Amino acid sequence: MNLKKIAAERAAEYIKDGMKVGLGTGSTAYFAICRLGERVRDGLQIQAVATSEASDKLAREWGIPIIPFDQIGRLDITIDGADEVDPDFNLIKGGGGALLREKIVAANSDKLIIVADGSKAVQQLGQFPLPVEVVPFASEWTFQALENLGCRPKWRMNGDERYLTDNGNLIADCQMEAIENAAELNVKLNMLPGVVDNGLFVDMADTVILAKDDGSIDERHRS
Ligand SMILES: O=C(CO)[C@H](O)[C@H](O)COP(=O)(O)O
Repeated sequence: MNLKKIAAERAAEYIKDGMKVGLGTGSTAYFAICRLGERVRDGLQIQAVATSEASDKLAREWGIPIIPFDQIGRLDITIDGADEVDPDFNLIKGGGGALLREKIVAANSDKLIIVADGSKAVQQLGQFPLPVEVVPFASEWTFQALENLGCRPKWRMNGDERYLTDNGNLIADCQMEAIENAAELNVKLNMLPGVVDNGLFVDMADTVILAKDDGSIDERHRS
């Protein structure tokens, strides 16, 4: 049983003819894009933007129309994955390195649907290392500032090289253990010069669709 596929395909049912759709990134969002691709082949008419080069490529392979950002306007729905989801619908994202584009796309969507297997649900965010996107310029100073905040950063690596995002930036993965106040930390991190954005998505998700071990779906809507 593929729990990611179950959750992603449920989310794809929300997409209707004429909608403008944001396509997330990662192994769960992958299944949503594939399902939408099948539906497009069956005649569904949508316009889409993608949150990463990988998702853009996948969507184009399926024949999903990808529209330039300056021509699509506000999106109806974005479907994306997450690394952690707390009971207040706050998220950690960016395990796949696409957090900046994901946050921009989510912020320009009327509705953000998060899809995941049940293991992503947590009582408190922070066990998953929080990704922080950092510009390469003077990055050791930014790294030091993250250390000073108590974030315990570690550069994400790609083999022997530092990992680079689609935007040409670095990722510092911060082992926080437990994040007491996600809203406050989100602001503190983004105020550091050199930080582009971080993987905390506070008050952004509207619906969370989790597939449980037995294949049933736990679907929650933020009021
Ligand atoms: O934020 C993301 C990419 O930047 C992903 O949505 C997140 O890492 C979850 O990925 P997966 O569905 O592969 O577990």
